[in-house]
Amino acid sequence: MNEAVRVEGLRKRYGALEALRGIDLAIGRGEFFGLLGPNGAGKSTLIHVMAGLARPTQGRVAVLGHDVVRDYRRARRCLGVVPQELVYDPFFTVREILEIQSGYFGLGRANRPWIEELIETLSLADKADTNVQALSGGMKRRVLIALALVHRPPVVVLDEPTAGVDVELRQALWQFVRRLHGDGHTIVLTTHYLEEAEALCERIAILDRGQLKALDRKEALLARYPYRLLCLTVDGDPARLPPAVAALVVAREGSRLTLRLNRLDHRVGDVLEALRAAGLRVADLGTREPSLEEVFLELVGREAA
Ligand SMILES: Nc1ncnc2c1ncn2[C@@H]1O[C@H](COP(=O)(O)OP(=O)(O)OP(=O)(O)O)[C@@H](O)[C@H]1O
Repeated sequence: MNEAVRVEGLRKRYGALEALRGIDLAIGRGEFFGLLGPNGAGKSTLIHVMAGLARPTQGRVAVLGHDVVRDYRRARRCLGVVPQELVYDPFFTVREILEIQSGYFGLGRANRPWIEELIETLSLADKADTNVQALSGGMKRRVLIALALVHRPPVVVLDEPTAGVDVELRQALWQFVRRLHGDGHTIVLTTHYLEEAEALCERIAILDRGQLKALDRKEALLARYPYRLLCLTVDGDPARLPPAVAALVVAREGSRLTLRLNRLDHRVGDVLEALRAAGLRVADLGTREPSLEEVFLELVGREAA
């Protein structure tokens, strides 16, 4: 059994609202999997169902073969979920909270070295005996990660772990997550930072309004977008842009234009020729490949949040 997570025909309804409308997907063991989608797409709902925090209306989810409803305890033990916010009793210290969580999973003294290792690796040593209440936002974020990992789960789910986190902490978190992945953990990541998903994930699912819009390897997803971008700086009155060129413009900043060229239909040479014929001189020029964000917007068809 090489699947870390299997989702079959999953539907989740909240009253009249169907947050998940029939999701089927499988995440392989050891994969770094990205879950993307605009606000309200259903990402958190899917994670909540995986973690046993929400019950499926229909369909099933299994973690390492354990059904998250029928075999809740075993499924939950295989999963470490880093939530968006810390729910904690503010009167406990960092170390105490980790020990309580460890006890919740039935792990006793033998787990203490691992707790200390987590404290060390996540640079929480200075704060280990501080009440959680007194920690900065970034430190609380580290505690959330330590909590999710306290029982050494093989599957780690990170729900927007870097939202509102400064660059330094974000780098440290990614270094740590990469290490976990390198150690053989399956990583499932939801993020609004598409460049983050692009840098880290091997396969990416794009959810929109409760449905799976795409699920593919990152490279395949990028290759699906049949465009490349041409960035130009033109000398002369941009109002004189020939209509055929103006139709390709997707962004304009003074005399800097970004054009979207279809790989099959548009040639850079033709664009330059049309500009020259209209009396416009090109002062600077560059092309670039699309980013995951562009693919995402194309697939979802509206502004990503
Ligand atoms: N407990 C709940 N009760 C009622 N509706 C809910 C509940 N949880 C989520 N929803 C609704 O389900 C839909 C999907 O929400 P969900 O939080 O899963 O989206 P998301 O993709 O995680 O969004 P975001 O990127 O904003 O976190 C939304 O319309 C949301 O309002």
